[in-house]
Amino acid sequence: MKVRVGIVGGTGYTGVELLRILAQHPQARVTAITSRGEAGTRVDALFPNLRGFYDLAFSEPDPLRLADACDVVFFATPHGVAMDLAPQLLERGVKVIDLGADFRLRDPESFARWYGMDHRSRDWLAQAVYGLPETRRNEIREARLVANPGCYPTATQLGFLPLLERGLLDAQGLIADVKSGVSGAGRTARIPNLFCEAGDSFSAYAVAGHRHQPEIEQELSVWAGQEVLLTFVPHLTPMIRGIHATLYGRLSSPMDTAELQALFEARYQGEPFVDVLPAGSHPATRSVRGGNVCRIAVHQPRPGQIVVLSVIDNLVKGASGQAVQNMNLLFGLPEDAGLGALALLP
Ligand SMILES: NC(=O)C1=CN([C@@H]2O[C@H](COP(=O)(O)OP(=O)(O)OC[C@H]3O[C@@H](n4cnc5c(N)ncnc54)[C@H](OP(=O)(O)O)[C@@H]3O)[C@@H](O)[C@H]2O)C=CC1
Ligand SMILES: CC(=O)N[C@@H](CCC(=O)OP(=O)(O)O)C(=O)O
Repeated sequence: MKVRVGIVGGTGYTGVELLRILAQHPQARVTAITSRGEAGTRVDALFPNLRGFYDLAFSEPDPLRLADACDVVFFATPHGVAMDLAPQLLERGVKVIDLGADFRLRDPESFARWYGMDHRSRDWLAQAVYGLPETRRNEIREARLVANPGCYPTATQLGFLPLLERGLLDAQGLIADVKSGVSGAGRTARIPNLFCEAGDSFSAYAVAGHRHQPEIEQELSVWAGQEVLLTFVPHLTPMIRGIHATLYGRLSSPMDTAELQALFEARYQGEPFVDVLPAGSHPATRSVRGGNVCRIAVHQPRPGQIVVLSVIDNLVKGASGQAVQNMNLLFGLPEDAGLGALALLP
C-alpha cells in the first residue's frame, strides 16, 4: 500500500518540487493537490515537466476532502494557512508536514512578534516536532505534526551543530552570512524578484532582523545547552536555486584543523543527506542543485577562528526534499526513498 499524499499549495515552487520528487517515490502517491487560483486546471497543464506522471487536477483546499483522500498532507503555503487547516486533518488522524513557519517557533508570543499574527493553534503547536532529521530523527518518527525547517535555518544549523553540540564555540558570537537564490522568495509575483530587479545585482536584506533568526537561535540553543546569539544576514543572489551559508565562530578552546575535520566527519557519518567535504574545500551551490543534500566544509584560517561553508538547494534539502525525508520517517519507510536524484550539472 502506498502512502496517500495531499499537497495544499500545489502551484508554488515548493509544491511543484514536492510533485517532482514524489513522482519518483516508490511508496507514495499524490491523491490530492490544491490551489484556489488554479482549481480545475490539470497539474501537467501548468507544469509541463510533470506530463506523463500525474493524472490529477488542482482542487480547492477542502480539509474534509483531503482527510478522506490522504494519509499525510503537506502544507506548501504561506504562514498562517496551516495553523487554521491542519487541526481539522490532525483530528481525523491525518499526519501533517508544514513547510511554512506556523509550527516552528515554540513560543507563540515569539511567533506573533516575528510573523505579525497571533498563533491560532496553540494546542497543536505544543505537539509539533521540529523536522530536522539530523537532530530529531526519533521524535519525528513518533510525530503527528512536523514543522519542516526554513531553508536558511537548515543550512545554518547543519553547519554549526557539530561544534555547538560539543560546547566548542563561543555561543554568543556566531555570525551567519547567507545567500539565497530567488526561488527562496516563492512563485508569487513581487517587484523585487523580477528578472530586471534581482538579475545582475546582489544585496543584503532584513539586516535589522529576519524571522529565521529566532528559529535558528531556538534550535541551536537546545543543542548547545545554553543561549545562542546569532548575527544573521540574508542576501538575495541572481540565481534560481541554492543557499550558500558562510558561518563564522570562535573556538572556546584550541583545536587543530585535523581534529576539527574529524569532528565534522564523525558527526555526520551515516547521515544520508549531509556530505562533509575534504579539508580545504569550497562547496558550490551547483553541487547540490536538485539534490537532497547539504555539503559542508570546515576551515580554520587562523587559530581559533572558524569558517564553515554550508550549501543546500533551498527547494530540496531546504524545503520539499527534507519534507519527503520527514514523511519517510513518519511512515517507517527507508529515509532515502524517493530522494535518490543527483544534483544537476552544469
Ligand atoms: N521557496 C523556498 O525556497 C522555501 C519556502 N518555504 C516555505 O514554504 C511555503 C511555500 O513556499 P513557496 O512554495 O515558495 O510559496 P509560493 O508563494 O510559491 O506558493 C504558495 C502556494 O500556497 C497557495 N496558497 C496561498 N495562500 C493560500 C491560502 N490562504 N490557502 C491555501 N493555499 C494558499 C498558493 O496557491 P493558491 O493561492 O492558488 O491557493 C500557492 O500554491 C512558505 O511558507 C515558504 O515560506 C520554506 C523553505 C524554502
Ligand atoms: C530569498 C527569500 O526571500 N527567501 C525567503 C525565505 C523563505 C523561507 O524559507 O521562509 P519561511 O520561513 O516562511 O519558510 C525570505 O527571506 O523571506
